[in-house]
Amino acid sequence: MPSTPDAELPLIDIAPLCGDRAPPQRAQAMEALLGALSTVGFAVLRGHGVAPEVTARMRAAVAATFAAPRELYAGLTVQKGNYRGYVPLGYFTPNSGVGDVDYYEAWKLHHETDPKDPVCLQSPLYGPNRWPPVGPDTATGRVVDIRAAVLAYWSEMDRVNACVLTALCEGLGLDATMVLDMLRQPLTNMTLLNYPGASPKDAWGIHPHKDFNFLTFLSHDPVGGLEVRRLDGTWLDAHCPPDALVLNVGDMLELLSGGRLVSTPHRVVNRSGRQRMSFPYFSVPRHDVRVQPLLPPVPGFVREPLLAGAASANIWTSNWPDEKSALAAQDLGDYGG
Ligand SMILES: O=C(O)CCC(=O)C(=O)O
Ligand SMILES: [Fe+2]
Repeated sequence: MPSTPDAELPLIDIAPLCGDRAPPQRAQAMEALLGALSTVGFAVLRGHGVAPEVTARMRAAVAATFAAPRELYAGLTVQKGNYRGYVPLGYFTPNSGVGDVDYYEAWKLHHETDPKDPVCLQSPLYGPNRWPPVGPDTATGRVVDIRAAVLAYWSEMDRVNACVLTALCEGLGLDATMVLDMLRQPLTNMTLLNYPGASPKDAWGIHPHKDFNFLTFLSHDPVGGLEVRRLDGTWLDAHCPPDALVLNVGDMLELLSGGRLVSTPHRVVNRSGRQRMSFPYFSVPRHDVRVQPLLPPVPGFVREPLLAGAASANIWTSNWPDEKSALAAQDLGDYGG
């Protein structure tokens, strides 16, 4: 039965879920995770084991990306059919044509794949990333290796994603090996995001939306601004300690779980007057995975199965304002304010 989310996002220590051993606290952590993700659809995770240096290097890489002169990014803007590269401020508008642009700029990255990998012949969504061509930091002269920092953080997110997904499968009585296999050669992606401090008053950083993936992991930005919709339609500040990760369920995992795990609308409003940077990681299955309920759907949950590749390809084109989305749930601007 749906319950009203708490005033704060549930804080869960996942250390017992990340080790090899099965300590007695494992069942407790698993229950807490399942409880949070089947009600509010969000949780704040401690004990994830990501070294602070890895996150710090990642933050520095994001900062370097958005400190660089934008002329460097000329010709590297994302294109329909190649959703990798720079997304200028205000680039996307709601598909309906109604509503203001989002007040963010971004660099979009996908699962880094060698062009010689046979999967590239199976689906055009695979290939190498375009990386921000950023030189030495002008103030310190130090070279920030953005690619290395991102890939190190990414592999840590892959690890945490696998731990959390395994625990959720155990809790739901699903075959974790089978579900993890869906993430071999995944369409997992990340966005490096910059919300300028001088945003127009009450402008969306990112308009209300649901994520369209399995799980999203987000390192917290101390300036705040992420808000989660409660069942009564009011919005809750996603408070998060600096060393923790915000976790939420996306539509694909909601579908796989037959509606037991909940994909919840969220939005960003940068009211801080300061620059806000974030870098969500979105786990998405391999292109040929058919996502469908693995359990009998909960009453009232009716959703068509989908193919991960086709659904992702739809995002790669439908975010452009002159396109319509083939999947209503992926339309930009669908979740009001
Ligand atoms: O920047 C954030 O805190 C959230 C971003 C987000 O919701 C998204 O990119 O889907
Ligand atoms: Fe999101």
